[in-house]
Amino acid sequence: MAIEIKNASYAYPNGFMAVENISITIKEGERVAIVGQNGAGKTTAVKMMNGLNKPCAGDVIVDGINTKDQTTASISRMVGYVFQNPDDQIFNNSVKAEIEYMPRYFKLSEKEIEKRVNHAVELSGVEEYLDINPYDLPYPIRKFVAIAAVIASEPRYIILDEPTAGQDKFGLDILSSMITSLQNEGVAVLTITHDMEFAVNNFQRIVAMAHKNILADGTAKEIFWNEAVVADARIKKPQIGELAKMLSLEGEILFCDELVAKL
Ligand SMILES: Nc1ncnc2c1ncn2[C@@H]1O[C@H](COP(=O)(O)OP(=O)(O)OP(=O)(O)O)[C@@H](O)[C@H]1O
Repeated sequence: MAIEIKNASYAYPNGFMAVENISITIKEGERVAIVGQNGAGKTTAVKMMNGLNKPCAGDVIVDGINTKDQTTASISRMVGYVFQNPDDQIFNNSVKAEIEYMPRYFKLSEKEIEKRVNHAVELSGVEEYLDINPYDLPYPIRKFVAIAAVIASEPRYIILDEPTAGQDKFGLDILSSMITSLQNEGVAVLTITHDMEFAVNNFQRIVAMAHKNILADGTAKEIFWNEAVVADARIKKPQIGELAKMLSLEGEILFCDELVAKL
């Protein structure tokens, strides 16, 4: 089971080619962070994974099914996409209605709907807001409402577009434990992020994009200690790595415990 993008390109209706001939495979249960400069094509690429964008060349195969042969609605049952801006996604007038919308759309039993809502609410920490209109909640909480709504549809792959924007330490901790729980359930979690700390601390595989394509794909050390990739993708080394570089410490240090051990 995997998402396979095979030599795929995508052009917007105005003719602008935003992603050109990319190939990547995301296996079930993986954690992958996609990083890279603004406009590199990250959002365009992940929207190909859930059928929002159908490639104009090449193929995108989700668990053996070509997205070209399916509606976006049926692909998004397998690959859930949480929009960067929750306001592009939320449209119900209570948090509970938003989270149970997809399970109801799937015509699941009341028992199954309740189970899914409880699970999504528990992972995203929104239990105290269930009866509130999402638009009366602050932006960081609305982001968790949008995430919960996607979790409740139980996709095998979840894409989080810039989930840390606006989050404080409390929100970051909820995100980390949520990602771990999802992975333990066999769900692959992908993120697009400009937060390099979040990327190295939560994702084993980092994909750097630049110039409409994939520049590098590897572990955090392989990406962030490759100075050519860091420069070309216009990403920043995480702070610990930056400090280790300034101190000329050997060992491609990226994590706090490595730094402490070295010092
Ligand atoms: N609807 C659209 N029509 C035309 N061009 C678009 C459209 N959406 C995005 N683009 C262009 O496609 C390119 C890639 O955009 P995309 O949003 O995929 O980049 P990104 O890597 O996700 O950037 P960011 O980090 O800023 O979100 C950009 O040059 C952008 O201006």
